[in-house]
Amino acid sequence: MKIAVIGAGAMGSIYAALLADAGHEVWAVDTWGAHVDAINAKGLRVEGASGDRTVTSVRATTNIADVGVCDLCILATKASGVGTAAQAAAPVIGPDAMVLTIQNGLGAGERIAQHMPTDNVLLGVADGFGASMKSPGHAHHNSMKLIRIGEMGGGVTDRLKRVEAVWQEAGFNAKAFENITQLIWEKFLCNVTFSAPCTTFNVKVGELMDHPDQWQIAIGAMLEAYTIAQAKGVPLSFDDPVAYVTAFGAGMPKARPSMLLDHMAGRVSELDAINGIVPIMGRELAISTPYNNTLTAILRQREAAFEKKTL
Ligand SMILES: NC(=O)C1=CN([C@@H]2O[C@H](COP(=O)(O)OP(=O)(O)OC[C@H]3O[C@@H](n4cnc5c(N)ncnc54)[C@H](OP(=O)(O)O)[C@@H]3O)[C@@H](O)[C@H]2O)C=CC1
Ligand SMILES: CC(C)(CO)C(=O)C(=O)O
Repeated sequence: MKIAVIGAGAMGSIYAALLADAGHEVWAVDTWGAHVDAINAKGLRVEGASGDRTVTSVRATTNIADVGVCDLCILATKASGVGTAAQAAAPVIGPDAMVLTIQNGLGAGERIAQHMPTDNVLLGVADGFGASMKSPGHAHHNSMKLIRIGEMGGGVTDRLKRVEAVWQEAGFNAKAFENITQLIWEKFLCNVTFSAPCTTFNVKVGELMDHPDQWQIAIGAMLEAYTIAQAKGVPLSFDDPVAYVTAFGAGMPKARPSMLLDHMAGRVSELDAINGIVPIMGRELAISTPYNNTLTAILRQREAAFEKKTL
């Protein structure tokens, strides 16, 4: 299969290396020139839970026009980059090609829909990777729990099973699900609980949970999102959302959410797709969201300062 990974950062590099190692023709497309040059010069090194491999068969480019038509196009940018990536990807998406987009937060499918038809789009959720870039051409990941994928419109189709098999054969614990929207929302509730609260207070997941005032704010933010999920009729696999996010957080006490890592590095985060989207949905449904309004306002102000520094 010919595969393009658009956004070959921390997660995209893992996808590209393992899929290429399984024998697929893989192109890594990224805006980071030094990373692309390093992959082409020395191969793509991925180290951590999947072992330590340097894959020399991945071809990398900053110019998507180099790639040609593909069978599978994986969008692995941050949430804010998905629309631009989908727009750029149009020339590589063959007539029977599938597009798989894997981001945290809500709205990836809608962002893609602004640029192309979505009848061949699959949505994914990545859980438990703890991935980061060590240097150009070199990614690391602490774990490798699960990749969940599903049709945007729901249902288990033959093409979804084919894509699931491609990931499984490459060594991922990948699973196709009938209702990916439910899983995206379940991960979203965890992200709302930990992302902005840990970033605001500059604490790890376990530290947030151990601090009664901070944890009460995190739970307050999550319950606003949960109320919205109920109003929208999103099915969830649990009745007790507090127990659900508590069990999730208890499994990763030492983790720093990627939003906090972005802020530590002076980078704009995925705030708009996580805590920042809660007030927007709340306004549409007349549900008040004071916790997320406050957390989002604080972090937006910090991000405006990062943006000024890079101008
Ligand atoms: N890291 C992790 O452990 C996990 C991440 N996720 C989710 O996966 C997604 C990706 O995260 P992650 O890999 O960490 O992010 P990274 O920032 O490491 O990687 C994204 C890459 O995409 C590049 N990019 C942005 N726009 C384009 C474009 N139009 N064309 C080509 N390349 C582009 C970025 O370049 P530049 O920096 O120049 O913009 C960057 O190199 C996020 O939604 C994240 O929340 C989910 C689970 C775990
Ligand atoms: C740890 C968690 C759940 C926090 O939102 C995460 O997925 C992230 O790092 O963004």
